[in-house]
Amino acid sequence: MSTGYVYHELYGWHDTGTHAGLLPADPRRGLQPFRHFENAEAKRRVHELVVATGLVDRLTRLAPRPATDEEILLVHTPGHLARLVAANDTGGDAGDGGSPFGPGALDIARLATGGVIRAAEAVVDGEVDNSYALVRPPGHHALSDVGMGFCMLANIAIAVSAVRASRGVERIAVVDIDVHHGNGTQAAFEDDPNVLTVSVHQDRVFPPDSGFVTERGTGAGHGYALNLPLPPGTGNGGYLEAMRRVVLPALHRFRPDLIVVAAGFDANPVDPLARMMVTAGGYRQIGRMLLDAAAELCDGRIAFAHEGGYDPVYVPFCAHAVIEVLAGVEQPFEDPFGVNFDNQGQQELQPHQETAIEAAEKLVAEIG
Ligand SMILES: O=C(CCC1CCCC1)NO
Ligand SMILES: [Zn+2]
Repeated sequence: MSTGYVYHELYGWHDTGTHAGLLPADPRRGLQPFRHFENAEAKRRVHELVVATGLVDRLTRLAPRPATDEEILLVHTPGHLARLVAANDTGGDAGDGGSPFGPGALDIARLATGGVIRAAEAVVDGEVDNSYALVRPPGHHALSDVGMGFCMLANIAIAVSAVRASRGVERIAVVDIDVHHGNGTQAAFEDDPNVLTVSVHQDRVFPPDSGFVTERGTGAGHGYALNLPLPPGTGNGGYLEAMRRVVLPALHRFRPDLIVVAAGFDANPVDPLARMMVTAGGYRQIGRMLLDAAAELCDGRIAFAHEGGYDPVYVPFCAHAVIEVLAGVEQPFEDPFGVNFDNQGQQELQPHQETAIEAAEKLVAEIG
């Protein structure tokens, strides 16, 4: 099993500052400076754990390249790109006021997008069996004409569009396991029946007005967007049931030529930006299920792109667990927090979670 791995030190240099844009330090409001949640720590520490455990030696390093204007414009408007170009010398914000960036951030964002393109291309070309792009900044919230939710460019939507254009890949499924709704990816392919977007997320945590089970896609794309908003507190039991009863059946009905995973790890029990309880062991099982689906449906072609996940201590163990699955590691590295997190109360499936799962499960049959 060969697993491509994308990482670049410049991803750690993306400067999101100390006030997250929306809440600058202001003694009059009692606001002290605080490091933006989307800082380098959690992602840099994923890489460091991958190196420290020796897992990196089982991976095939793929060097990222900057996404071109042409690739970016497959998804984004010229105006969005122009705004980012204009702010690249001074720094600015991706668009929603809460996604600040420093000088040169567009160069790093291009490298993140290009890293996901590289990871997807390498899988489609058979250079590797599967891949993991540990990139920053993230991308799944970025819309065609505006960035948001810490995202400047729609990494996955651009990569999907790029491999369709350059390699003629017909049907692509994007499974978003980030705890926040993959609104940007969904919007990019809203009316396209050849791209299935499936998002499993905490109900209305972000964006607060999207990710409802009633969002199904539009026009010819109706039925090819699937959303499963789960209640706060959902843990391994609820997520694995969601995988078994919604995500995997949807993939089997859609029969993709390639699976792309928006791999956010902010559904972990100690993440500052959500309230779920998925552990490294839970993520390992999710990764296993997705890899097995790829083996059954599309000769194992699956590419993961890192999205959110902000706890610098625990996210590394969650991402490491998934990368181990991709690399076919038989003896997984032990999660030192598992003894606590795996046994927290209500880790097993709860009735109100089952209700949410049933609502999405009913819609799977409509995938043509
Ligand atoms: O991890 C993220 C970013 C979520 C935050 C964006 C503003 C408040 C919550 N999206 O996947
Ligand atoms: Zn997230």
